[in-house]
Amino acid sequence: MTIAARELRWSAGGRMVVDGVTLEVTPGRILGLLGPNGSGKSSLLRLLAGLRRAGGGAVTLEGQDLSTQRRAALARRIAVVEQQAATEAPVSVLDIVRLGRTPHRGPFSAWTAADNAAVERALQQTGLEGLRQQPWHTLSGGERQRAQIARALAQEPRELLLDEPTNHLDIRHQLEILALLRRLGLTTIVALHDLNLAATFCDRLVLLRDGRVQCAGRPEEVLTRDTIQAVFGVAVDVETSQQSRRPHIRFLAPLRMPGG
Ligand SMILES: Nc1ncnc2c1ncn2[C@@H]1O[C@H](COP(=O)(O)OP(=O)(O)OP(=O)(O)O)[C@@H](O)[C@H]1O
Repeated sequence: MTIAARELRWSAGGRMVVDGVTLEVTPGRILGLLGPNGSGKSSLLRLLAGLRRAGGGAVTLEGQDLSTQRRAALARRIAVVEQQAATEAPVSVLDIVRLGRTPHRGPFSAWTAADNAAVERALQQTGLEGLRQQPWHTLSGGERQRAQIARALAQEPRELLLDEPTNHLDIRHQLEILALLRRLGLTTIVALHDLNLAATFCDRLVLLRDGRVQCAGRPEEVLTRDTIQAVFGVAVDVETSQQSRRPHIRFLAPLRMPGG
C-alpha cells in the first residue's frame, strides 16, 4: 500500500464535500476516481496529495500519516496534475516541464545531466519534443494538458495523481495518455469522467456520490448497469468488450429523476 485514506472528511461552504472516504491504491496500479459533477473527486485528490488538510480521518503514505511528513519529501515523490493549471507568464513548454525538477534541486544547485535527462524523457513520452520552445499562451488546450503531464513526469514521482488528464484531448491523445500511464507503472490515482476509458485503463475504481464511496472494486464490479443508472441518472447497456474483456458502456438516455 502506498497512498491510503481512512475515514477522510473535508467540508467547505457549510457542507461535507468528502464524507468518510476510505480507499487504498496498490503500488504500481491505477485507481480511477469516478462520480458525477460535484461528487468530490477533485477535493479528494487534493486531500490525497497533501495539498489540503483533512477535517477528519487520515491520509497515509507507506503507513505514515501524510500530515506528519515533510513537504519537500512529499514533493519529491508525489506529482499532481490539476485541472486548471494556468499561467499568464511568458514561459515556454520547456520552462514548464523544467519546473518538475524543482523538488529535486537545492536553491543554488546547478542544472545537472540527470535533470536534463528527466526533462527530455518527459517531453518525449508526451510527444512534445517539437513544441519545447513554444510559448505557453499560444498552446492549444490539449497541448497545455500534455505539458502539465510532462511537468509531472519530469518530477520522476513514485505516485502520480491526476484530475481529469484527458480533458481537452482528442481521442487519440486521450488513448495515448492513458496508455502511457499504464506503461509507466507508477502508483496512479486518476479522476476521470469517461466511464469507458476508466473501464479500459484502470485496475480498480472508486465511485463517489455526494462525497461518499458508493462502490469500489474492479471495473466489472463497479460499472454495472444498476450502479451507473442510480449514480449518473442515465439508462445504459453494459457489455463486455470482446477485445479487452472490460465493461463497455453504451449510453441510452437520461432517466427521469424522482421529483424531476
Ligand atoms: N472551497 C470550496 N468552498 C465551497 N465549496 C466547495 C469548495 N471546494 C469544493 N466545493 C464544492 O464541493 C463539491 C465537490 O467539488 P469537487 O470539485 O471536488 O467535485 P468534482 O467531483 O471534482 O466535480 P467535477 O466533476 O465537476 O469536476 C462541489 O459542489 C463544490 O462546489
